[in-house]
Amino acid sequence: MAKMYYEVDANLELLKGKVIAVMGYGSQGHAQAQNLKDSGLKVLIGLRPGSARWKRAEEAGFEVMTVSEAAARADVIQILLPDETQSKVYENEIRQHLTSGKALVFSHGFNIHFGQIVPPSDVDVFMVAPKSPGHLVRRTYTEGAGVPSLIAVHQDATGKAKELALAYAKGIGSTKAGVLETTFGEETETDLFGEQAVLCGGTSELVKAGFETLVAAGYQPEIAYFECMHELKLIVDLMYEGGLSWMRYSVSDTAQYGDMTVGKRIVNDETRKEMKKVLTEIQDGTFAKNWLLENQANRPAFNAMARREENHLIEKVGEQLRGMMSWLKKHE
Ligand SMILES: NC(=O)c1ccc[n+]([C@@H]2O[C@H](COP(=O)([O-])OP(=O)(O)OC[C@H]3O[C@@H](n4cnc5c(N)ncnc54)[C@H](O)[C@@H]3O)[C@@H](O)[C@H]2O)c1
Ligand SMILES: CC(C)(O)[C@@H](O)C(=O)O
Ligand SMILES: [Mg+2]
Ligand SMILES: [Mg+2]
Repeated sequence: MAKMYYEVDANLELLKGKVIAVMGYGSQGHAQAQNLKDSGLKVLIGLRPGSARWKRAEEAGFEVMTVSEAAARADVIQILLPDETQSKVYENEIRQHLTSGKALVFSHGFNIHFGQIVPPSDVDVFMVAPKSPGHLVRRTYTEGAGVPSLIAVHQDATGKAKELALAYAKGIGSTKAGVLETTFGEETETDLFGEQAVLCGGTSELVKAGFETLVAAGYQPEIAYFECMHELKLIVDLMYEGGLSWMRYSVSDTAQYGDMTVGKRIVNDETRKEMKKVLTEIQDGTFAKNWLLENQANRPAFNAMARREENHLIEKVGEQLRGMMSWLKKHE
């Protein structure tokens, strides 16, 4: 079994007295910054002037400034900007403030692994990558729990990079759930693969395909929504709590028989072959190149696909049904 790091393996004191700049106040930025602050650490927020997030960060009690000002004042610079903008912001606003002995931190290895950011050799470069959406990084912390994280050291200029990474992981609550050491390459490739093939891409398409099949056969869209989207969370919660076995224990034997006989017809050899191809395109840089070029062209394909997806019937039906679920919080 891989070595896991927990609370006793990390020393938060290493970050006390240091200034941490969290660049960006989005999904990960707001969550990590708030957790670090609640862990007793000094955190500044770096944002674009005029950013809608500026006021929100101030309301949460942070000192907010430009990325450049925050980089100048910080000892530890955590880049929680969108992956596709990081290299430009780094060159224009961070690079000149990255003096010897400072630490540059990431939550995803994309820009280091694909050579978009090349930091000077006299700074620490490490990663603390939560295996979770940002909003859950915050929610679990407030509940006294945490999400797992991966740590990786790309450069160890001070000799303390790994201990700093563990301390940072403790600050955001991850040593409660478990921290695993990796490399920038392994994190980048597995993270991209996971979100494309399973977590986001694979699951979204599976849900839509199930929904569309039922609706096309004449069943009520509301029933198709509950069956293929709403209950998915309840089933996945059981997998999260106790693995596939606990989920299969909880569902009926009829469901388990269907699961074990039919699942393989849905995710079949062709699907697995395509998964391998997707992984190869991540490993050889094809996906990274396409994504960076798409951004250089101002995202024509991204915008068209996002619009189409937002207008899918499952989104319309779901919005109405969720509107009646009083326990569901409204999103930002
Ligand atoms: N979203 C997640 O749950 C998640 C999970 C793990 C890792 N990550 C990684 O965390 C990093 C941040 O992703 P995110 O999803 O939190 O991003 P996001 O899009 O939610 O937030 C980005 C933030 O950066 C700010 N920003 C954008 N351009 C800027 C600029 N030019 N100057 C200053 N600020 C700017 C935005 O206002 C926003 O506050 C990425 O490396 C991502 O891969 C994200
Ligand atoms: C939350 C995810 C999907 O795990 C993350 O990797 C991301 O890029 O948002
Ligand atoms: Mg991920
Ligand atoms: Mg990711």
